[in-house]
Amino acid sequence: MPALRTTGLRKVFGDHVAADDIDLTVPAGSCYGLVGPNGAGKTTTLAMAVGLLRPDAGRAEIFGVDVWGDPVRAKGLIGVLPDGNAMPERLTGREVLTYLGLLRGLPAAVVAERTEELLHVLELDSAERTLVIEYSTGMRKKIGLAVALLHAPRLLVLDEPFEAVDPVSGATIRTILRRFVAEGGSAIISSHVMPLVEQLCDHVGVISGGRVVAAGPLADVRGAATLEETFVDLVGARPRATEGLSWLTS
Ligand SMILES: Nc1ncnc2c1ncn2[C@@H]1O[C@H](COP(=O)(O)OP(=O)(O)OP(=O)(O)O)[C@@H](O)[C@H]1O
Repeated sequence: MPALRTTGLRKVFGDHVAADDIDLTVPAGSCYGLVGPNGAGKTTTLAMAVGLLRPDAGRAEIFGVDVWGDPVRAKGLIGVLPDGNAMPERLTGREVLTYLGLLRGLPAAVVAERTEELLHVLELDSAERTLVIEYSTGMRKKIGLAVALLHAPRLLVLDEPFEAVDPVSGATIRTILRRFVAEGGSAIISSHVMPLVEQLCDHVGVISGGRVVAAGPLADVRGAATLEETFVDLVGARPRATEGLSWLTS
């Protein structure tokens, strides 16, 4: 049974089709990279897949559980790092983890122990008395990741987990993800950084203009090329830096 399967997911905003007939299968035990240009529909797809945004059509299943039919069971199986910030801002990082851990029904001693470890591993212990509202963008990502990990989910769904984090924290997050998958967890991450996806992921889905244009094992999708070359080919993009901007150097 796949960790995540979406069939025919669709979302329209006004007259703009943000996601159209999205079929994705994330095999259990895989690290799945979701890539696509800005505005391709990655965040919209992930938000529908985890029960944060109601689709206009289609369904999503997490380990066979219908996300919109049985949201409580489905959400118990996943840890989500959403795009943007969706957490209490007037609490410290430690308070956020404690509050959300208890809300998820974890015993207080377990919450305390995991909070301590997560703050330490993600190098947020020095900011433990700082309110989330004062966190930098990278620190917000890290506390968001800690929240996603706290209840030891079976599937991690991380929207741009490496965006704005410093290289040391990026390496820590990669190590956590590798270990999580090596020990039987499943993960789906969206990213713009192709070498990183190639390094971390064994499966990849490419979304462009709200549609899946390629998906499957990484080796099959990229063939003999790099993922970056395949990506540019698939999305029909070409670098525009040689056009215009003549005033910049005149
Ligand atoms: N709440 C919304 N209301 C209106 N349009 C939206 C909304 N959310 C997303 N869109 C539009 O839907 C399209 C897909 O957006 P989405 O955020 O899913 O793309 P993305 O692939 O995650 O992009 P990026 O890589 O830039 O984060 C974009 O054209 C975006 O402007």
